[in-house]
Amino acid sequence: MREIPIVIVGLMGAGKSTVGRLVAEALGRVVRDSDADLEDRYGMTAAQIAAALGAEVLHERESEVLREALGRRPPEVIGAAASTVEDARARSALKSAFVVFLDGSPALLAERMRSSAHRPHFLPDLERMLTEQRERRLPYFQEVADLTADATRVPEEIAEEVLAAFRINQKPVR
Ligand SMILES: Nc1ncnc2c1ncn2[C@@H]1O[C@H](COP(=O)(O)OP(=O)(O)OP(=O)(O)O)[C@@H](O)[C@H]1O
Ligand SMILES: O=C(O)C1=C[C@@H](O)[C@@H](O)[C@H](O)C1
Ligand SMILES: [Mg+2]
Repeated sequence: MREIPIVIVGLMGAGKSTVGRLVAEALGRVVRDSDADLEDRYGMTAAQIAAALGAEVLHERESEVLREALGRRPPEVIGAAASTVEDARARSALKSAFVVFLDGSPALLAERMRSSAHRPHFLPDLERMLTEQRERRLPYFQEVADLTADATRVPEEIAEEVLAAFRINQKPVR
């Protein structure tokens, strides 16, 4: 199996952290998650960074922790922040990883987001916000993804699909 990082991308609520944890456990790899990295490095949560310094600074930091994580060896399983596909440097760095795009309907993701309230700034209409984000980011997700997985299934099934696709992955290392 190719020794490259696995990165889970997708909108907020897609299940990146949940699936990333399962995939990492199955492979005996370190699981890395953007939110934990931000807190370790800056001593502030994503919500605190957004409130104190603004969304632009938060997104810059989210891209930076992803790009650093991609360089770590042994390779890890990384849950990227949802914003990172909008950053050209992050998309370029993702060429060196096996990238899974977890995709689901905005209605479902909004429902999941309501159950995990750790996010900094939302429009009051979550579903509309996610619909706009999905429209804007879909070309980026498609550009970076080696696998697009249906986020509506149970996490264990998604993790199995990721592992099977990764095992046969022939992506050239760039
Ligand atoms: N496949 C799934 N089926 C049902 N519930 C799920 C699934 N994946 C995740 N969840 C639940 O949805 C919520 C969001 O999941 P998770 O935190 O993994 O998403 P995320 O993509 O990491 O979100 P964020 O971008 O906000 O970090 C959690 O409550 C989680 O338990
Ligand atoms: O636009 C987004 O998808 C995001 C915005 C910020 O809240 C970030 O903290 C979050 O990771 C993703
Ligand atoms: Mg997460």
